[in-house]
Amino acid sequence: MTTSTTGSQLLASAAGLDAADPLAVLRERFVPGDGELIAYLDGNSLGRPLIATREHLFRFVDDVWAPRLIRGWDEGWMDSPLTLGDALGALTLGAAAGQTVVADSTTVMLYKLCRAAVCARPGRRQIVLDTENFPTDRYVLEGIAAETGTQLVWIEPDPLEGVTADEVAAVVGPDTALVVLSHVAFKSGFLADTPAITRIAHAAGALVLWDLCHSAGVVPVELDAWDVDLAVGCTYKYLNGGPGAPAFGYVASRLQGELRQPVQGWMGHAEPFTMGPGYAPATGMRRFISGTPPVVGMLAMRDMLDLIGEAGLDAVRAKSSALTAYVIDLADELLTPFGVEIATPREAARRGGHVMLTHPSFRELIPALWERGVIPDFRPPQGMRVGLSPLSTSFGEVAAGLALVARLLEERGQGRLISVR
Ligand SMILES: Cc1ncc(COP(=O)(O)O)c(C=O)c1O
Ligand SMILES: Nc1ccccc1C(=O)C[C@H](N)C(=O)O
Repeated sequence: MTTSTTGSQLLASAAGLDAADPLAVLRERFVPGDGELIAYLDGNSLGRPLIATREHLFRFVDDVWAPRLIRGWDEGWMDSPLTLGDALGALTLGAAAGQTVVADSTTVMLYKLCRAAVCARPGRRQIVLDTENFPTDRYVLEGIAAETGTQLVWIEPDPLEGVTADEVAAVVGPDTALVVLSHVAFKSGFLADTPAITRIAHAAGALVLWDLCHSAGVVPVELDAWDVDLAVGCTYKYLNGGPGAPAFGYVASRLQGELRQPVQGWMGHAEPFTMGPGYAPATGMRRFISGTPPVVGMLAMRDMLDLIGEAGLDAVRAKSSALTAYVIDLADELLTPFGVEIATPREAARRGGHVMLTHPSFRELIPALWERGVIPDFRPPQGMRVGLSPLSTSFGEVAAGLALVARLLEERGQGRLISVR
């Protein structure tokens, strides 16, 4: 099979799309990949580092850590979970100050906030969740259910889509303590109707927690306007915090006083340095901190927040939608003839920043792509997830990446071995 005329035209259109892209110039702010990298299609798992971050990390050692030593804690480090949380909240989450904190991993923050929420709704014995959510969300809630004697109520959404408002309305009721869902589904990329689902959960008297891992920094979020109770997310994807960068947590101001999180460490105490006999939670978001802030882990995301601020989140979303549309168009032309299916909503307003393609051979094909410098990721059972980071991904990269997928599928179809370079 050879590439159709339309397929060739689509591939060739990448240069024009890049030339017309108002954000293209910002790609120069990122540290280039090694010479072998052709297409990085996994920024929704780990974002690429900024040149500013290289300098920032280096300067931190010489200008801050070495000279200031322990005095640094009084000179901003102690407050960094809250100051960075406020910046992140204002720029990407639609959250007014005093409701966002940067700490822990997503898993730990999720545990703390969900456990606090379930305990804040005594007498309600159910947690609503869905079978397509990220494993850590499902596992953490299994644990909380066992600890608290709560029952899990599973929604089974269409895996090509995601959880709908009707599906939530059908299961919430007077026994629901908490609803936990992802804003953007980690596999299908489906974008949930967060305001409608939040209203439905509230009408039943339940609290809602939104996992924003796949939306923070790429899909505009309005936590305050949508009346969201709780949210968590990671910062190493579109926020480029770097491998293992800490998570963020959001708790609406109106709930902070009534929630009591379970990991009662000294850093969430009202007076940590009094070192007194018993735990007394701090007021405000500080009570959701447990231990020492990961100061070094918070440096890189500040650079990315600056860049998102410079670009504007709406422009980031616009390019993200154009990139995902381009992937879908290319897949239609180049990959569906080989039996590849598109497992992401086709309407841009109903998807986030990545596209899921499925094919029985992707498990074996993706290592061969990686060896040739094209890096998407594999998600079982047969998904190739194409992640697009609007500030660092070009249309040309996408074209080169998907052209190689088509070529390897063709070679496979001809019974030729997928040879390693
Ligand atoms: C939706 C979602 N939740 C949670 C996580 C992960 O949590 P953690 O940062 O604790 O590994 C991820 C990705 O790793 C994710 O995609
Ligand atoms: N943190 C990681 C560490 C290692 C490998 C992948 C991840 C991811 O983030 C995966 C991502 N959350 C996903 O949606 O699949």
